[in-house]
Amino acid sequence: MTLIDYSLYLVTDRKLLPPGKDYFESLEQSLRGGVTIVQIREKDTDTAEFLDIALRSKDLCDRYKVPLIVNDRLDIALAVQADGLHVGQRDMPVSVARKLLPANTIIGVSCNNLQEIEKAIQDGADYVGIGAVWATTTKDLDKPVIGVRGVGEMLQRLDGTSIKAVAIGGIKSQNLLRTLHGSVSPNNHALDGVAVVSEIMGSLIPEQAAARLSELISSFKRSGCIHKALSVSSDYSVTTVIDGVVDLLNCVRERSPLIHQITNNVVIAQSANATIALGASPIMATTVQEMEDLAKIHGALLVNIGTLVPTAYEGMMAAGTFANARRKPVVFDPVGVGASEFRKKAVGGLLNTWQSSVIKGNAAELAALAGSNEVQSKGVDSVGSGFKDPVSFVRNVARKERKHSISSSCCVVVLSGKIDYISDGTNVAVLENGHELLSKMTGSGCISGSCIASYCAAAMSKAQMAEEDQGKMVIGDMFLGAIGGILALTISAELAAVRDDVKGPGTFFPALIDELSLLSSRIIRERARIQIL
Ligand SMILES: Cc1ncc(COP(=O)(O)OP(=O)(O)O)c(N)n1
Ligand SMILES: Cc1nc(C(=O)O)sc1CCOP(=O)(O)O
Repeated sequence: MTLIDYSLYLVTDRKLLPPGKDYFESLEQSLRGGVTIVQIREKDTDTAEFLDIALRSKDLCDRYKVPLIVNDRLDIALAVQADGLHVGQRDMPVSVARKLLPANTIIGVSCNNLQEIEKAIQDGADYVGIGAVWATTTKDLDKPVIGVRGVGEMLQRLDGTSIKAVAIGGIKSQNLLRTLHGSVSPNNHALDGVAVVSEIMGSLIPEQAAARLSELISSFKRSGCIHKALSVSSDYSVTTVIDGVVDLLNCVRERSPLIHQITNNVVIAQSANATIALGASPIMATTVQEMEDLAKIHGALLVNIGTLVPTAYEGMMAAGTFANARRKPVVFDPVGVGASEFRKKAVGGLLNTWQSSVIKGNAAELAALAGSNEVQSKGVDSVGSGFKDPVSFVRNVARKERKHSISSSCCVVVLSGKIDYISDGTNVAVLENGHELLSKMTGSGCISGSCIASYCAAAMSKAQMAEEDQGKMVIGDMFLGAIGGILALTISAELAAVRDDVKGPGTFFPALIDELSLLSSRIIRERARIQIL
């Protein structure tokens, strides 16, 4: 049997053609743009017309050596000698279709949950169409949107089988990389392709639309992300890390990246002031309508759910999605995630929608995220003495998060506390700077998110895009960015705390802002207390 390339799977829908656009012209242009497999999907067409369209489409696809699949209608598939048939859960069962179709006919089936995947395996499907991965307006969905983490669970069930998998539903060039990176099983089982309807069929220039998608898929494959899932550099030493952080300090000052922050009401002004003091530039915008424009110009996004309300949630969803589409760092602070079911659900939704570059939390927050009972929360704070083995814990959470993404640059996890632990899943940095007064003011943790975002923006801006980086979600060293942000805050806190004008928490904050603005390479080199494990 010839090998089928499922990379860019066009599913047709003539209703979506722009006014005046001819269907066959659109199909040919899509084929020229790089579509690798085509499904003819005619929901309301008479048999005679469907047959005619399928015959002519088959001719066209044959000329481009691209396989043609027929949606739902086995009779049409037989009549045009299609390469395959796609069936839904309420159509003819795969096992029956298999008996009726010639040997070697490809049979695909739609799946929305693990039971349907199980059945597809039993029935001997060649591929599954997993959807809807995102919301879509192309079809009325009668089953839940799955999200990339849901797709990952289904791919896990396909481990060890030869069944191929494509995701479908709401896939656009904007979320394509996120879809490919995020849809991965813990064993690194990735999608074989993506199925797209409106992005190509609705385009006036389908050749360009298909080529854009095809290029992103190729760059994802070229970047070798699939094979590098857990391999991160372990060439860090204390010296290289400090040199790197000093470089980032200077870069923040020189380039003053715009840091878009959707943060909580308690700390908006403090976070903005800290960002300015570091040398970056804050924008504290929350309205969904401006998220796309901001993602074009910001250097990094910070999302902090401290005082979450539904309108802000909408903004967070959109901001992260657009930041991912622009490959900007996303720093996520799941404040108080263990405190309520509402927060847990919200965090699940956000993480299923976009990819964080850095997740920062205190012990209770990360315990809740990792499903551990070792540390309990009291509102937004942790109770007790923390983890017995924080180094292993943070490394494991980073590994677990990385398993939700194929990207070799995601995801760094910061466990904040008296001692801060930062891991990329391989390396762990242990940082012992800081001062007790930080815990006597509100929002020092939230401010550290602003510092991390500023340094991650610098890390991204310094990175040179190499050929193999083009398929990554974000480029630049996010591990260094996270370390740099934490060191900037904690070292400045040490200096602020011992100033003569500081009498307690009230006078500490203004002094902290001063020290953030005065921080120098020399101070970092002299004061950083860091181990790399
Ligand atoms: C590749 C792929 N995946 C899923 C579907 C959806 O098929 P189905 O469930 O039969 O729904 P309709 O397409 O018939 O509306 C698909 N067509 N292709
Ligand atoms: C045909 C189809 N099937 C889906 C499923 O979930 O099974 S979603 C879908 C439509 C996908 O269209 P677009 O790429 O325009 O979002």
